[in-house]
Amino acid sequence: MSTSQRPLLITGVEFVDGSGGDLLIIDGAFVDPDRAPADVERVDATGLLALPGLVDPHTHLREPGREDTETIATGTAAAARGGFTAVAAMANTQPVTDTAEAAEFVHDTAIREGAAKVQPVGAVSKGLAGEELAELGLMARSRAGVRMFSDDGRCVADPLLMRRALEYVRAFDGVIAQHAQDPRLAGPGACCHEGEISGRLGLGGWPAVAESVIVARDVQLAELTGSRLHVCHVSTAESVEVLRWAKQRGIRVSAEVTPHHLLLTTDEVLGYDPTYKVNPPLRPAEDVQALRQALVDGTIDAVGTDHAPHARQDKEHAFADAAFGMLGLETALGVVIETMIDSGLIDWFRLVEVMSAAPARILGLSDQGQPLVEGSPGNLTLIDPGARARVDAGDSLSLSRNNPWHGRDLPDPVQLTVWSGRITYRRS
Ligand SMILES: NC(=O)N[C@@H](CC(=O)O)C(=O)O
Repeated sequence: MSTSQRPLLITGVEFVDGSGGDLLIIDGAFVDPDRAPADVERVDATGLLALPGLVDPHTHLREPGREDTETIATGTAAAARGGFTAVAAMANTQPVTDTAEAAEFVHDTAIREGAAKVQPVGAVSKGLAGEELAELGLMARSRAGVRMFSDDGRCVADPLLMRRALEYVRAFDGVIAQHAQDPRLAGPGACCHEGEISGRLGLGGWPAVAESVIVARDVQLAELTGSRLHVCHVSTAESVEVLRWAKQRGIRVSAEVTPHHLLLTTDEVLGYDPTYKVNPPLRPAEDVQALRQALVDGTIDAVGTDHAPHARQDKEHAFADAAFGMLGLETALGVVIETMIDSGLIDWFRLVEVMSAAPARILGLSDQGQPLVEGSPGNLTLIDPGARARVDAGDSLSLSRNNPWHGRDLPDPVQLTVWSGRITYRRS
């Protein structure tokens, strides 16, 4: 990524602590704004709030393999529009990102074409088959510097394989990110939260226990091995209780929640609209409340978008046959403002923690999630917290249109995003 762009002076900024001032970025880092050279690009940020660049620990960029649904270029452009300066790219690509060469392909492509930093996530098992460990060490030592490993989309269901993966990554402080879905309790036909609605609609039930039994198993394996476990897309109150217990015991576990699980419930499925088919499924209101509270009290550390682009032909099927997944990068901040800030549940300091600092720490990204101070890398997003818009799925930088927020009025805050001193998104 070139840092030869012009110095960038952003004036009239407001910071989350209520103070104001200017920001100057030279050669990709914040420097004393009084040292602005004559040849500087100016941005007037009067009335705007500056946040550190957001970091997404859970994105599907689909390259290589399904470039018809998203590419590294389009996915990171959507990320930048959402205020993100870094994303973790999940391994369920085609071919699977389960070798050093595959991880380096993603890494190198992102450097050439990305509008945000892309941290490749390596597969835990070869081909996501859940049988044999992938080349974890070679991926870690590659120039992609993989630290997070996940079979997301699939659960690492074999407890011994999960134990071995945790033991293996301990040597380099890696982290195993689990897609917690017991394949026997929530098998291939499971596509709707198991309860009154799945019964009424005749859809395969995906019981909460199928997630929490895996979380309960894996936090004990994390304690046994002393390794870091990250729980992807927590969706149930039961999993929150297990996580609370594990954190009280000092187990090295982190967890993320998606924007859609913070706002949408199983009721969205009543119309059989496959846009709302997602893994794990949307849950009842009681789970939504438990997830919000967990994000408040630190039981859940971070927001992960689980941005999952799909082609029209893969979504336009009967609910039971449609692909799982929703877009999330461009709307994530708006949904978190709607559910957590405007409701008074968290303040801006906590939002910065859960959408920037904590994801960066979990991923081991020292050049992301940093405060907006001299010496920090020049990663920020400027937002208008009061701006709102009606979401239009057709107005998106993603190649895909499976947007669960289409037609809804939501905060639409992002005005400018800067990654290492380079403007990667500017609202026109
Ligand atoms: N979260 C989703 O609903 N979909 C994800 C993977 C997954 O099934 O978890 C995808 O890659 O499409």
